[in-house]
Amino acid sequence: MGSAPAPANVREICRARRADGPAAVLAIGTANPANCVLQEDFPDFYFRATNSEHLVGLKEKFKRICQKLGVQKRYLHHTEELLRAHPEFLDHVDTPSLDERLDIAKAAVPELAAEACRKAIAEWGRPAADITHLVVTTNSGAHIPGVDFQLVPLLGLRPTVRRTMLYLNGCFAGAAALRVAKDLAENNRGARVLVVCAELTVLLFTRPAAEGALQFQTLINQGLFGDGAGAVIVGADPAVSAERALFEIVSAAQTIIPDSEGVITMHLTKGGYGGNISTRQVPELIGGNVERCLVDAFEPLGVGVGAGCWNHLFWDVHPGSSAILDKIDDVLQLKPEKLAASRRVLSEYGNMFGVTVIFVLDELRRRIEKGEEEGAPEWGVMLAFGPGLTVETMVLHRCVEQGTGGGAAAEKLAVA
Ligand SMILES: CC(C)(COP(=O)(O)OP(=O)(O)OC[C@H]1O[C@@H](n2cnc3c(N)ncnc32)[C@H](O)[C@@H]1OP(=O)(O)O)[C@@H](O)C(=O)NCCC(=O)NCCSC(=O)CC(=O)O
Repeated sequence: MGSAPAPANVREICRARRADGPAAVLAIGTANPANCVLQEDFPDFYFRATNSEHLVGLKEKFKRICQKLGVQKRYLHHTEELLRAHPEFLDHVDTPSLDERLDIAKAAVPELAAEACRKAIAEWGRPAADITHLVVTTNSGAHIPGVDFQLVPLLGLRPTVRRTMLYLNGCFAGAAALRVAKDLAENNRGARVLVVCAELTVLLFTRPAAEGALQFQTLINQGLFGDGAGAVIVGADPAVSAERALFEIVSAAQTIIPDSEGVITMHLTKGGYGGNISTRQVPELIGGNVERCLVDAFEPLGVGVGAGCWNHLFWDVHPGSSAILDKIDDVLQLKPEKLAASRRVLSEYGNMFGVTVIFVLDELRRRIEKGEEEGAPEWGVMLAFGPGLTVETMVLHRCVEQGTGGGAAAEKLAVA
């Protein structure tokens, strides 16, 4: 008889299961519906498709608003044809249409999400079956089994993939999903987490209100938001030569801005989404609180980034609208090119809720690869905002030695 094995030390078991290094972004994929709308043509489309041409003054006001949002182009799943087939979508206050809108989202969101995921998986270069965890987030749906479940057969993921579904996180959904992925990757040695965020604005579509409190909010909703999906593969300790780390996720924090409840709200109604965006307060509150969020994120890291040197970072800011980006520029005294990736994504795709920060990350890596990021900063930040008002602050470290999993997170700031 051999001796019994020594009792397991639970702490050691847990420690052995953790990754050695920080979570890193290993690949990014994006997708949009085929239907592209130009902002300059959109007021004509919108007032025609909603039988609202008689509201001549309101259409002129909508044109002025559209010019102020920073958007040139967007992609929308809903076409004039789809809207003709659903006249109930024109009146989201009195006519029930939630079921029909959710049916459209149920079919289209997984397809759009899968397209972005396939691109990320192709870039990653490993089989889809090597994905161990899936984190999905959308505001566009309310089904169980949800998009996470649909993606398993669509992508050929293993049935044992560990799924997390985040519904209704507003515009901070993408950053929240990445924050969850960071913890999963760092606490499960070898984990490869597929994060995907997908949005369709078909739940938001309605005709302009001839008068009343909803009028301005409706115009903002129709002029600002766009459809898309963004996927990211997150993992720690990338395999040398088999995987390429783009950005290490050094820290991830979430905070509620004081006295902000009700500034951005969203809920499902019989006609799609209800809710409110206090468009004058949002830029002010973000401007008044952003520096504290940044200091709280960078100070504990001791990497020499703090107040007065924000221009030494690269920036992935959720482009809620150009007024928000202008406010951040102003408060932090950023050089004009610092928010160029955020501004470009807003201009080319509109505000795609939580998807947008993933597009900005993709744009940033392209700019860095092409040498378009002045000074090629090693440290950067992702900032996302959403209902609450909630701010997500994620510190990123650009991986310098491509193909080896990147540099150590303790590297000192390379001054731009
Ligand atoms: C709404 C704006 C484009 C307005 O731009 P400006 O302030 O520069 O322009 P402006 O004052 O001339 O306003 C343009 C026209 O809109 C009218 N207007 C402006 N604000 C108004 C309001 N609150 N109520 C009613 N009308 C308003 C003006 O009277 C004017 O009409 P007239 O031309 O007739 O004189 C901007 O303030 C903005 O982008 N705000 C932030 C938007 C936002 O909150 N985005 C976050 C989305 S939510 C998100 O991203 C997260 C999430 O959802 O979770």
